[in-house]
Amino acid sequence: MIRAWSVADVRAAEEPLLAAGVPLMDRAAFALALQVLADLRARRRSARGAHVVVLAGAGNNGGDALHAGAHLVHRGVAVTAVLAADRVHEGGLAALRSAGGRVVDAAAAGRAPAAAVEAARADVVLDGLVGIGARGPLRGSAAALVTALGAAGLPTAGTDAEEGTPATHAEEAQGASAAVAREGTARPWVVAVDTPSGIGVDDGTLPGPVLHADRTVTFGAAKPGLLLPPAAHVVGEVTVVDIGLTLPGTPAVQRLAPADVAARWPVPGPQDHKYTRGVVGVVAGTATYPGAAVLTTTAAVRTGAGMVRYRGSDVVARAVLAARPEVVTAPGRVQSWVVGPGVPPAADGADDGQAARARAGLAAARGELAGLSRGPVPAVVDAGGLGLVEETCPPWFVLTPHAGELRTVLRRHGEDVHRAEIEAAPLRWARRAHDLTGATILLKGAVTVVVGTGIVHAQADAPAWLGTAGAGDVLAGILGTMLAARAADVVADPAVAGEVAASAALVHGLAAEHANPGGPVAALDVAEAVPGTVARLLDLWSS
Ligand SMILES: NC(=O)C1=CN([C@@H]2O[C@H](COP(=O)(O)OP(=O)(O)OC[C@H]3O[C@@H](n4cnc5c(N)ncnc54)[C@H](OP(=O)(O)O)[C@@H]3O)[C@@H](O)[C@H]2O)[C@@H](O)CC1
Ligand SMILES: Nc1ncnc2c1ncn2[C@@H]1O[C@H](COP(=O)(O)OP(=O)(O)O)[C@@H](O)[C@H]1O
Ligand SMILES: [K+]
Repeated sequence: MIRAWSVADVRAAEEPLLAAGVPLMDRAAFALALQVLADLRARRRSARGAHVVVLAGAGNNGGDALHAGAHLVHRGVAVTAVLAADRVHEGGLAALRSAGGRVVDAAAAGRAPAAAVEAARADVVLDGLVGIGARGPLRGSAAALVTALGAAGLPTAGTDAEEGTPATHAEEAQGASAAVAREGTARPWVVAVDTPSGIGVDDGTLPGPVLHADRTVTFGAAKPGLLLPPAAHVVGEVTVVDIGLTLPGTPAVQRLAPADVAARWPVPGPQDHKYTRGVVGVVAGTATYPGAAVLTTTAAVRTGAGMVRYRGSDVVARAVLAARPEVVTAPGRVQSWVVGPGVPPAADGADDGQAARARAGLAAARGELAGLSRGPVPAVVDAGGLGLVEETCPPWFVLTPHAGELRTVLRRHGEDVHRAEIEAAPLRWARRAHDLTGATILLKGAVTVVVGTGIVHAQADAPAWLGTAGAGDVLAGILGTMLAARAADVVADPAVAGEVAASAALVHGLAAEHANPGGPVAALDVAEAVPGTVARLLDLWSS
């Protein structure tokens, strides 16, 4: 599991140590230098003779980078510090100078392109422009430098949110681009110091230009922005360095690892039978779109449900039974409901009466239909089901929208937001939807964000090949089975719903990878890969 703490928590943990004179920066810089040496050795056999460019901003983040640069000089690395501020960390600069490092001033207007061209030819670029002290989009010389580095061929992300960025920056950038294109050299390995400079450290946003890292060496603990989208896409491999901080018990964001999911998997024992293992009720698909029902029920069966009851229309039930003869269509007890995959919005008349059945399933999950349930049980609400839920939901209802569907949910509650705004700040909008609806929100994407009453989760387990029609129906089935197996826990402690939802996203993502490593997958292939994925998880846990 990777756990990430907020800037405020990290600062609070640093405070007493700094007051006691603990040399946190020395610890951070030394570990950073060791990691860069290891990366250099991995990339070019020897670190000796390599060229590292340190981008140094005004704060302690630049101090870390400069001190690390000094250590690298002592190991035979040629280090150039590019200063992006009039004043930088004095101790760090002095250490680098006395070690024999070169210093280039890029703070003045017009200096960024030449510095960027030099950086683009280095073996490693250390990004120490700004860390947890970042406020808003990167600005001034730091922004100019990142923009010029982008033009010089290094990957960058985010928009230049600064209104009226001087035209000279663009012209300078073009100059840098041409210079590097002539060289045709491989681009440097980019190591971000603590965070890629200029990300929203607590919320994972990309408010302005950011240099895309291949590795982020982060100090004391991971920060939320390293796990949350869209910033999570520019951090590369995250290496957490222990500098001796004592952090609060509860992190701000966490990412489950396979072992975490395996440890809590409900492996059946000798006393178990199909009803103790969990019955999943499904209302999905229509005569026009029966596929969603097949995918959802298949995934639920393949994840190890005790039983799957299909409670939709007869015509869809025939398609479901043809694909999965294990499915039962008779009414009876259910420990979790999956409502909505492939069901059109309520306003659409061509739903074969599925909307009414979906509402019945939701009422049963609330514990309101004595014939269908013996009390409240968890529910997965997907696609068309999102328009059928009541305005407020219990937290054991897990809503599983993608960004476009979340927009519809938010608009129903009076939030006039566009899909692009949700994609730019997924945590913010998933949290808003949770606050407005009361439900646990699983916001799908390349990084899936789960916000409920407990810790926020951000799972990044899936290959991009998973972005294919029907993949969401499969996730709904997997999650339905996982909720049914822990139904009593989920209702008793709603925070468990978020953890189970994140676990389902992990299983879904790994199943997509296992279905065809490195290549395309179809939704049904993903569902079929789930049993093998679960077996691998359990094997990993027991070994
Ligand atoms: N405390 C310690 O001993 C330890 C700290 N550690 C390290 O220190 C880092 C935190 O250091 P920090 O607090 O100095 O903040 P930092 O990230 O360098 O940024 C502040 C500077 O950036 C500037 N700036 C702000 N926003 C900006 C923007 N958008 N665009 C451009 N510039 C911007 C801001 O300028 P100002 O706004 O004040 O004008 C100010 O000069 C942390 O990430 C870790 O690496 C570790 O070594 C462990 C021990
Ligand atoms: N680029 C991507 N990388 C990894 N996973 C992705 C990517 N794009 C989409 N996904 C995943 O694929 C699934 C798509 O679900 P959804 O959009 O509901 O599709 P459908 O409605 O067709 O079933 C989600 O689980 C989502 O997290
Ligand atoms: K940084």
